[in-house]
Amino acid sequence: MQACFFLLNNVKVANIGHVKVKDGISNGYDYLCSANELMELHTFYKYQGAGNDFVIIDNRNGLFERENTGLVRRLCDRRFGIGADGLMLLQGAEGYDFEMVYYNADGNEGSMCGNGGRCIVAFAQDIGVIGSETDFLAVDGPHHARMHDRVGWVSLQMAKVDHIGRDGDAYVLDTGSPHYVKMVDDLAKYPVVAEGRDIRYSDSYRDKGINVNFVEPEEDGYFVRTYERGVEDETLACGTGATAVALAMAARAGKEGPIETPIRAAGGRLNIRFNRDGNRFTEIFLEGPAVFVFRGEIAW
Ligand SMILES: N[C@H](CCC[C@H](N)C(=O)O)C(=O)O
Repeated sequence: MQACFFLLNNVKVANIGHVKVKDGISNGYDYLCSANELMELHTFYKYQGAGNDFVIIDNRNGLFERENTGLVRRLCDRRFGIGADGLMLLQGAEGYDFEMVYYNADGNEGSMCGNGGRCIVAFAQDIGVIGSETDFLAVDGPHHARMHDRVGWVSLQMAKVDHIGRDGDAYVLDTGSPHYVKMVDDLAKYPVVAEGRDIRYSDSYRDKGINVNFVEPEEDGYFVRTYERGVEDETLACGTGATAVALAMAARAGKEGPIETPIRAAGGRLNIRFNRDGNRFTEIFLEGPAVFVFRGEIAW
């Protein structure tokens, strides 16, 4: 499937020289471009993992400026842009297959994103950067990942965790990103956005922010809904959040040794495997689908 980005619709390609374009429905985005510049279109790719969706750009040529957070925000906008929970750049990195640079939808360069990590691995394989296994670098350090024979299923090793804090009844831990984990009843009807926002903007977390996961046990694992910082809304799944829930629930149940925890998110199923030895959680793997949705062209 091909998608063509809005800029082409807003600019007369026949114009010579610079034209300033303001979109009609405007939220104030301006574009300054010329016919020549319009020839320079860059390919973007859209992927999703359990409904957590991302724009991915192959930036091994360095043409996308890492500091251009306004552009990231615009591309992630669901009305004025492509629409995504986050944007990733695939960059070259010495000693690794590639580097993953992750931004939240609000344009801030975020912490680790688990579903994003799985999606960029699928992308790297799709464009021929890696085979079925990889070692890549992310903001929280090196990660190993493997594509399974099962189509679009990626297993991603996460950073070790050696501390789970408490905030009242809730669990607070960092699985590459900071997470708050709270058990609730009747999660399907729970006001995730309102309650999640209250916690995220409470005195304890306002400055740095936190991702807020609400969890309810199910026959087979847990049902999880997450309010994500940086998106400032509920997303359909959160990989580091699902991981945080699995670790917190193991601590709560007093389980030790090798543990496997299925997690159901609104957008799909994830599986978390890890080893627990007291407060030490190692060999943590986040597993789930990572699927190509479409690609298109953008000008910047
Ligand atoms: N959706 C992501 C989490 C992004 C983290 C971000 N929202 C933050 O902590 O700022 C995931 O699958 O792990």
